[in-house]
Amino acid sequence: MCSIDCCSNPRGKAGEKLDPSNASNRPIIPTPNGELYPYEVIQEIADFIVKGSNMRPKIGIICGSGLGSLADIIQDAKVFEYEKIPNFPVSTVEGHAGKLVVGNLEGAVVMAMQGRFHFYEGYPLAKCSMPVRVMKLCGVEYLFATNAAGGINPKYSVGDIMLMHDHVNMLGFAGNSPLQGPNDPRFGPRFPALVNSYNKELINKALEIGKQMGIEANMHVGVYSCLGGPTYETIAELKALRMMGVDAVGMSTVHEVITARHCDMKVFAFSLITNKCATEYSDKKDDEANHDEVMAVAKNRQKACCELVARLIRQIQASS
Ligand SMILES: O=P(O)(O)O[C@H]1O[C@H](CO)[C@@H](O)[C@H]1O
Ligand code: HPA
Repeated sequence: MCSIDCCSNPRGKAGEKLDPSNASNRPIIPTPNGELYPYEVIQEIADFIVKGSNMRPKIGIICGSGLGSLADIIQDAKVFEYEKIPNFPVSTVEGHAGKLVVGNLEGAVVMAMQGRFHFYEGYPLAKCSMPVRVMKLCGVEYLFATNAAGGINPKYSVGDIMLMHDHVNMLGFAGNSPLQGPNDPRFGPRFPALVNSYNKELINKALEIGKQMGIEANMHVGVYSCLGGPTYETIAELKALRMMGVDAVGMSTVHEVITARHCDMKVFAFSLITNKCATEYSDKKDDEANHDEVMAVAKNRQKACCELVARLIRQIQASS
């Protein structure tokens, strides 16, 4: 996608004069995030999904690692494999099937991503969160983003659910944003505010549902932080995150939420705590996070996560 004309540093040995008319002499400069997926391309993808499913979804769900079963409870489903959707990236991570499922859940038309895109897969943030814009142009008003995360808050246990009420955007601290580059006002403003990103009404409803399900002791409201991955964090990093007020850490979600808020979607997000993060030095192998454990815990807790999502959608439907 990078235009050949955007290259400014000729390759070659220092001082060597290269013929700039030869394309291979020009380096590749990445296209800015904001230019990767123009509005028209997103519209084409959205049209493909709406026409292909003959449905207009109201709620978008992003399934976290090992939480793909959130899409399995959708009825009358039309399933699109990512490879078959024009201009869509492919999933490369275990536990992310790479399917888009459109159908009915608790009386609402929903579209669920069984597989999200992560920065560490080599995708720029705008590409990771591009499907959120597709959801918007399909008609989605609510984004439900879920993830598997490491618990940093010492009160959290493996299997707990943390409803996100805020985030610390570590990739943003490093100057990276899905909104970087030219802004298209058809999606949203140049400088979106993020103070009320996580819908309070939905958090309160979810807490109430947690009580009804009898899992209130395993439910928290907290702060998530996204790092670039794919490494899990060092003890020093985890200590620093805790000092910043972070309760759970992962490698996703924040850029999706930023993109959703930019285009004024209502956001509900939660982390399933799949491992406890060590914040003290020790020789215990148990302290090391690993993806197999993440997936196993997610599988064990998928029933509760599905029930929470289904009941919340039922309430949204009842009050609309
Ligand atoms: O955030 P999700 O996609 O749930 O996955 C989490 O689990 C993986 C690490 O085990 C990372 O991709 C991390 O972000
Ligand atoms: O401990 C973790 N760190 C980062 N990402 C994660 N995803 C699941 N667990 C973790």
